Amino acid sequence: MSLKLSRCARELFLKTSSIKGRQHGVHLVPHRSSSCNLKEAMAEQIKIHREKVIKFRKEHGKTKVGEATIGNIYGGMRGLPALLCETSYLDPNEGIRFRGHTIPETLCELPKPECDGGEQPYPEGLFWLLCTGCIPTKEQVEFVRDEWNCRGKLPKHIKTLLLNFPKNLHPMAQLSAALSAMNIKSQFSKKLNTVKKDKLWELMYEDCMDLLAAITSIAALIYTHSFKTPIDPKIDENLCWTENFCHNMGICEPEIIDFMRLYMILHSDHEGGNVSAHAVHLVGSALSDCYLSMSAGINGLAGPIHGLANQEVWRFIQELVKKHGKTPTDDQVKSFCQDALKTGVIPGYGHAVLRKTDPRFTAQKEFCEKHLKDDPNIKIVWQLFKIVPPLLESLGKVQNPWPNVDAHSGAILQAYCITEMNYYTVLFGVSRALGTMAWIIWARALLLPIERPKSYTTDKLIQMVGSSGTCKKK
Ligand SMILES: CC(=O)SCCNC(=O)CCNC(=O)[C@H](O)C(C)(C)COP(=O)(O)OP(=O)(O)OC[C@H]1O[C@@H](n2cnc3c(N)ncnc32)[C@H](O)[C@@H]1OP(=O)(O)O
Ligand SMILES: O=C([O-])CC(=O)C(=O)O
Repeated sequence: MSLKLSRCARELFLKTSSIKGRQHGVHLVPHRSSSCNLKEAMAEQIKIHREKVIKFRKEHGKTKVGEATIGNIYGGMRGLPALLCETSYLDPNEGIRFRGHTIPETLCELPKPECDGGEQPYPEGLFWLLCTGCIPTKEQVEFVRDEWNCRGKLPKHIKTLLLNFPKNLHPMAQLSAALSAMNIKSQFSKKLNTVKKDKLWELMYEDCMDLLAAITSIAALIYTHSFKTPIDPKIDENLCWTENFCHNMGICEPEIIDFMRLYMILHSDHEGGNVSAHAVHLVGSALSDCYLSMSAGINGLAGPIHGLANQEVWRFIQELVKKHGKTPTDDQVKSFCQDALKTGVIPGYGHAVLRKTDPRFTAQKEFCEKHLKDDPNIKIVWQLFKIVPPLLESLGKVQNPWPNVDAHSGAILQAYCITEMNYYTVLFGVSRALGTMAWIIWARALLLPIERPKSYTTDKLIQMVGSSGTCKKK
């Protein structure tokens, strides 16, 4: 969805926010805090940004940025400019920018491990960027790591809950339930009516930091309980968030941990309108705490045409290999895809907003070109990349025939011996918590109200449009 500001709105926007123009969209140059404490750095940003928003809304509260059509209403609000999200912006051709930074820029600019040969940046640094708009220093990344390490102990009842689930309960259902049950910890819901509205974000910040600290241990326990022998999650304060997560899953190889850092960054945020982010934001707007809101987001992410598509992609590749072997010919791949199209979609292809190859797909491909280029499943992913787009284009109805983020990840996880495909979307969910938690803190900081768009019945719309085809005012 591309938000077109009217000329004067854009000029004002440019004047009120010190802006550096970029090829697509705009890139704010934020105030850079010297504090290593994330909450203090956010408090500085929030003060500045609140003033900007108040001024902007006062001067342009009635400026139009688009119009709702009957097509928007029936079409899943596709293209309707209706939401605010400060943490990231999605350009249909360029892909996501995290606080103005493209994927390649983000991967290049964020602090990386200095030892163990790690090439991928710390997700802790991405969280700092999403929360503050600034690339963090090494010390600021360490602050986030230390905070998460000291907050990460799982409550006993969460372990009991997870260990009592049937092993075949889908891991996404387990994650959603465990997050909801974490709400016993929420300071936000306990103290909601005791603090001034403009301080609510501080309670939300504390809860979100606790959630992010615990979600990796929850996800690791889901993995070991469902598929291995349960490991009681432990936090080693000398390790980073991703290392602790992987170790608790029983994974210690540095190359896999490095890929996990990349995975956690790539899946974190995709502006505000995708199902999972929007669900978190919507539920949060009713002043539900972050645990209940994140649980709602996880339920949305578990849908097969949203986050679960990565599981579906792996199922698709497995069926292809079962039918045509490990090295299918291009003709075999094509006819397999044509058959699949008779009854469903090709998972991992298409997008509601993107119109080019997803840069998150490209980042994973580049990682594989370096580390996994001879893996037979990775080769099939690349073969599909060659064959599927023209096939989808030939249908004449698919808006975007190119691969999305989900087209690649399953084959990489398989190569790294994480073979349980039902688990894949849990990894996505852990990553998505980074973006949605950053935004839910900001949503409370900006005092955003309860979300409540207007709905209509078809008869009411017919009456409003009238015989002339133009909307009559009631
Ligand atoms: C993290 C993420 O959520 S990324 C997306 C992950 N999902 C997938 O990979 C599942 C496969 N892709 C899809 O189902 C779709 O492309 C979506 C859900 C992602 C986007 O949906 P839309 O915005 O409605 O796509 P679009 O406007 O292009 O759809 C037009 C038509 O093309 C079809 N189409 C779109 N993508 C595909 C595909 N990959 N394979 C076959 N047909 C497709 C749609 O089903 C629709 O058909 P219809 O008119 O007969 O109902
Ligand atoms: O933006 C979307 O609608 C889906 C998506 O790619 C994501 O949420 O990562």
